[in-house]
This record gives sequence, C-alpha cells and structure tokens, in this order.
Amino acid sequence: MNISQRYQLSLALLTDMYQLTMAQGYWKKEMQEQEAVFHLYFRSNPFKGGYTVCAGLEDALDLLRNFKFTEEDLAYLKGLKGSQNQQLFEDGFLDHLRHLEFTCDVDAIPEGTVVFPNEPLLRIKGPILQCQLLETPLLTILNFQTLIATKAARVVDAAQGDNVLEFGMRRAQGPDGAISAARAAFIGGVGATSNMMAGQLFNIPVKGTHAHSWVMSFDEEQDAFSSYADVFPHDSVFLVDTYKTLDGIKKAIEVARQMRANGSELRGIRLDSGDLAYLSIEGRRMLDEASFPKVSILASNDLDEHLIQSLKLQGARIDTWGIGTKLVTAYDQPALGGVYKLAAFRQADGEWDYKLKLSEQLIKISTPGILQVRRFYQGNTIVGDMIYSEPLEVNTSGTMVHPNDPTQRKSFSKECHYEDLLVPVFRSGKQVYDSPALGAIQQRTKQQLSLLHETYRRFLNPHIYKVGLEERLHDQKMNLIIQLRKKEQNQEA
Ligand SMILES: Nc1ncnc2c1ncn2[C@@H]1O[C@H](COP(=O)(O)OP(=O)(O)OP(=O)(O)O)[C@@H](O)[C@H]1O
Ligand SMILES: O=P(O)(O)OC[C@H]1O[C@H](OP(=O)(O)OP(=O)(O)O)[C@H](O)[C@@H]1O
Ligand SMILES: O=C(O)c1cccnc1
Repeated sequence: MNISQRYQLSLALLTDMYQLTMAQGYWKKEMQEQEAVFHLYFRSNPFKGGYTVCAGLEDALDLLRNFKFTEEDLAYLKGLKGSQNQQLFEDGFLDHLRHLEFTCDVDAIPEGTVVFPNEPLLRIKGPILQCQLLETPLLTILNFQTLIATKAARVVDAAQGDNVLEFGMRRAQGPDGAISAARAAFIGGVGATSNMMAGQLFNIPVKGTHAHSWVMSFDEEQDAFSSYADVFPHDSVFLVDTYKTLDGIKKAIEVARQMRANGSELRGIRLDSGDLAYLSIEGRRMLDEASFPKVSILASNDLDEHLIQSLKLQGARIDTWGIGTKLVTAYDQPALGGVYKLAAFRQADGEWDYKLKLSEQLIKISTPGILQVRRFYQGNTIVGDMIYSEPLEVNTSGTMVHPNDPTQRKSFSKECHYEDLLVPVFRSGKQVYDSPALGAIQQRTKQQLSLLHETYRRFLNPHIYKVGLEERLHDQKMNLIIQLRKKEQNQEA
C-alpha cells in the first residue's frame, strides 16, 4: 500500500509554501510551461560510511501518479491571506492548479541500488511549475527512506547473517516515521518488524516477544513464563531480565522442560539489560547444558551496528538482534542531506541553457546538464561511477574527473562492462515502470552490496568509492563557473 492510500488524502499540499508562491510566480510571468531539468542527489554518505542504499521510489511514484489538486486543497489555498489581508493565491492561478495534469519525464535509480554522493537518484524533466512543486515531497520521501535503508544495511552487515528484527516504532519520529522506517529497514535487510501496521501495509514478516509488564503482572516470574507458554506453546520467547537475569534464565529453562514434556519447544529468550556479552555466553552455556541448543538468544537495548560488532568481538552468543531507536531514528545522523537542484532550463528558442548554483566550496556547486550515471564493473565488482550529461554523451577515452579535485582523473579499462543506473519511470506523465515487490527490492540490496569490495563497507574510515564527472561534462561545468564568476566580478566593478 502506497503513501496516498495510507493517508487517503490528496498529497498535492505535501510541499513547502514557497513552492506554491514560486509556482504562482511562474504562472504570472507566463513561464509555467518552460521546460526544466532538476536532479535529486546527496553530497555525502550517511554515518561516515562508504555507501548508501537508495529507497523510497515506490512512494515517490505513487505521489507522482496521484499528483492532483482537489477542490478541498484549492479552497484551503484560496483562504490564505497575505500581509495586507489580500488573497495570496489568485483565482486564475487556482484555476490553473485545478486543471494541472502531471506531464513530466522522470528517470530514477531503482530502490535497493547502492549509490554514492553527487549521483542523481532521480531526474525530472518537464514544465518548471510542476518540477518545482515536487521538490519538497520527493526530498522528504527519498531522504528518509534512503537514510534508514542504509542504516539497516549496516546493522545487518554487522550481524553477519544473524536475524535482525526492527523494534523501533515506539521511539520513531511519529507514526509515518515508524511506518516508512519499517519499510526502508526491510529494504536494508532486516528479517521482520514488530510494527503491525507496516506488516499489514507492506506484507513484511512480523515478530515479537513480550514486555516486562507481562512478567510484572504475575507474582512469580516462572508463572509468567509458563502462562505465556500455555497461550503460545509454539511461539514463546521469554524476556528473562525483569529481576536477576541468570535466575530468569534458570526459570525459563524450567518452563522449557515442562513445555517439552507437553510436546512443544521454547523458541528463545530475550536479554534487554546488563552485560549482553557475559549474559549471552552464560545463557548459551546454561541452555546447552540443559539440552536446549536450539533455543535462540535474542538481545535488545539501544543496539546499533557498532555495538553488534563489539559484542561479536567479545564472543557474545546472541543469534537474533532486536534493534529499535538507533535504527528507526538514524540516531547518529538523523537526516540525509539530499538536495534537488535545477540543472537545465529550455529557452524560448528551444535551446537548453545549463544552470548551476555557485558556492564558495566546489563540493557545493551543482552540476549542470541532463545527467545520467554510468556504473563500471570489473567481473563481479563495481569499480567506479561516471556522471555524464546525455546531450554531451561520453568522450571516447572514457575519462572522468574527480568532482572536487580536477587534478584527479580516472579511466576504465576496455574490459570493464557498464550499465546506466537511471531508468525511465515516467514518460509524458505516464508511469512506465512497475515497482518490484518489497522482497525483491530487499534481494536487490543484498546483491548490490555483494558487488561492493569489503573495504567500502567497513565502518571506520571506509575506502572512498570513485565517482567522477565525465570529462566533457566537467569542462562544461568549469566553463560555466568561470562565466558566472566573471559576471559576478563585472557586477562588483
Ligand atoms: N558487553 C557489552 N559491551 C558493550 N556494550 C554493551 C555490552 N552489554 C551491553 N551493552 C550496551 O551498553 C548499554 C548499557 O545500557 P544501560 O546503561 O541503559 O544499562 P542497562 O544494562 O540497560 O541497565 P538498566 O536497563 O537496568 O538500567 C546498552 O546500550 C547496551 O546495549
Ligand atoms: O532499545 P531499542 O533498540 O530502542 O529497542 C526497543 C526497546 O523497546 C523496549 O523497551 P521498553 O523499555 O520501551 O519496553 P519493555 O522493555 O518493557 O518491553 C525493548 O525492551 C527494547 O529495549
Ligand atoms: O517484541 C518485542 O520484544 C519488542 C517489540 C518492540 C519493542 N521492543 C521489544
């Protein structure tokens, strides 16, 4: 189920006010149909990592498919007043919005693809008024889901094949934060969520244990366990740390024996406090000695990829990880700084005018053109990505230039094969791409990460994957920067 169905609302006003004021400006100045190209990209990998996993496209496609102002939306806009108490949005403009149909061409990188800084994840080409209105909702969808899918991929990587469960709803950034995070975390590789609505909406497997309140509502911890086993003889995982954890494990083993005598098996125990390395090693020893080698040990308590890695190094015997707060809030980096920049604008004579946003820092200067990303492969490994502009094509030497240090260049050997990452998703406002099922997107993430040399996946100071600008594109960008700087100087003189 997509974002518009989730809310059963028109999403046309899911945007910032300035997009609408600019839209009225384009309309008033009769620029609304002028064609523009915008790119959505980010400037650095989150979590000081070496890669990013893109996610959120299915919701973005849904937003574009349902892009329509309702009479309720228009009535709200009509009621807005400016500082002189005048109607802010003119009736003629509102009528323009009433009849607005989405007509753009959109290209995007499929969800679950490994992506890197400066690469357009999405490119939109069409009337400037439409492209402008879509900036904010496209960013809010793709920034958040990409961030969480990346965090999940890191957590799953640290867990080295153990099962990872997403437990974050209660600490997420509100209800949609929780639901979008559950979807994105699944794309990143978690096996299940505790979030029932996400399970229902996206068909993600759901899993859970029980809380301390269950144990506390009985006089005896052991009664709490045996009562739970009565209700769920084949699906019980006991939380053993309400009082003294090692005693809790002994009681869990006692109940597991009774369950076995009655023909069922305890699934697992959960540790939620204390020294998780020590307690899991002791717990495993106790369970094994009592002939319960298959009872799994689940741990939760403010875990993230770094703690999982540390616990593994300490020899912890945890086989299932419940990860909440730090996953769904992307605790150590709560936002991906994705941006949406104008890169080309068609003049009245039909010629493209390439645009860039100047900045003192080269890294912040946007790239002009109608961009595509070409990914090069050597065997089963990805070795570099070249951003090129479709109107300029790729030079025959296949050389690319470092985006922030023009003295560094890289060429790819003739043996490398390549693929272009942006695929058409809308043509003239009609969807031409079907989103794969969520399970297939999760598989894609796994396959994509396997293409990446492990040095890009380490958490501390990862190797930097090479992304460059195709030589002609680089030259075009430099020429534009020089022209704009000259213009600035002339204006100052
Ligand atoms: N062996 C370990 N090595 C590193 N970190 C650990 C280890 N065991 C637990 N941790 C982490 O240390 C933190 C300790 O959490 P906290 O200070 O809240 O104590 P606690 O054990 O949860 O106690 P309580 O919930 O009873 O207050 C958690 O993030 C937990 O995951
Ligand atoms: O630690 P997180 O990664 O965020 O994982 C989710 C946490 O939510 C629950 O705690 P809470 O204290 O809310 O309830 P409970 O322990 O009583 O179940 C659970 O026990 C985990 O500790
Ligand atoms: O099922 C669980 O154990 C669970 C669910 C949500 C949050 N913490 C734990």
